[in-house]
Amino acid sequence: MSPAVSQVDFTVLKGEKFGIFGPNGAGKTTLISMMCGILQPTSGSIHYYINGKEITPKTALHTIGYVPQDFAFYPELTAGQNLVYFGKMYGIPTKQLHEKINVLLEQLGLSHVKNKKVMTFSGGMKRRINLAIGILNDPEILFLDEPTVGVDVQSKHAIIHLLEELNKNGTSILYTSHHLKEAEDFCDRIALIDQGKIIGLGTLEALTTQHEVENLEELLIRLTGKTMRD
Ligand SMILES: Nc1ncnc2c1ncn2[C@@H]1O[C@H](COP(=O)(O)OP(=O)(O)OP(=O)(O)O)[C@@H](O)[C@H]1O
Repeated sequence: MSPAVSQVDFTVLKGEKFGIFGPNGAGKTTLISMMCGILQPTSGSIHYYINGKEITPKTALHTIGYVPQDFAFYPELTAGQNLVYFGKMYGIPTKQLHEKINVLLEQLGLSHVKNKKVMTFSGGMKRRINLAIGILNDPEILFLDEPTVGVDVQSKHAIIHLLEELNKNGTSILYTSHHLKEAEDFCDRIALIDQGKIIGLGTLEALTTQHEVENLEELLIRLTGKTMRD
């Protein structure tokens, strides 16, 4: 059986919006999960550095944010209770945490449902609260695994707008998505991954010129073929 991810090496520049794209099963989620420390490699090791300092599980809590593809909240708790729970986990002081929660709920259009159980939310609202949890700790780098999957255009707009704002304020972003048009507008640089390996790396412009294609979709087809993946 071939490894899900193998010999991947890349650099994300400070303040950059970096995209990882590839077919289903290419290894994107596995890679992001390992970088966030929630998945351990079955063999070998993973090392990554921010500003030259190696990130450990302990330092990760204060330097990285992670917005997983699968919802990571407690459906039985309200939006406010979820945010307090995760904020405490990050060690954010109480007053600062409550202020931060109110700002985030406002930015994501969720203030009016602060005291409602998350299990009653629409898909778009769940995606937005999932994002709020991932950015509570003001991360230096934010990992997002398909942050706009399954949401309507309004929620998508709110999510991308907030990510652009965070990025303007200095947060580096590493993102994956199957919304290729969204990704074209969003990313400064991209890596294409297939069968656990990087098969293309650079700006969209450089890669499309190099491979003589028009856009990201054509680039993916050119480099990964048309055969459907398991
Ligand atoms: N828990 C698991 N146990 C065994 N194999 C797994 C597990 N999770 C993922 N894999 C395998 O690892 C490979 C990479 O999967 P991964 O989920 O990282 O791909 P992906 O690029 O994120 O795909 P998608 O676009 O469908 O989300 C696939 O071959 C997948 O079948």
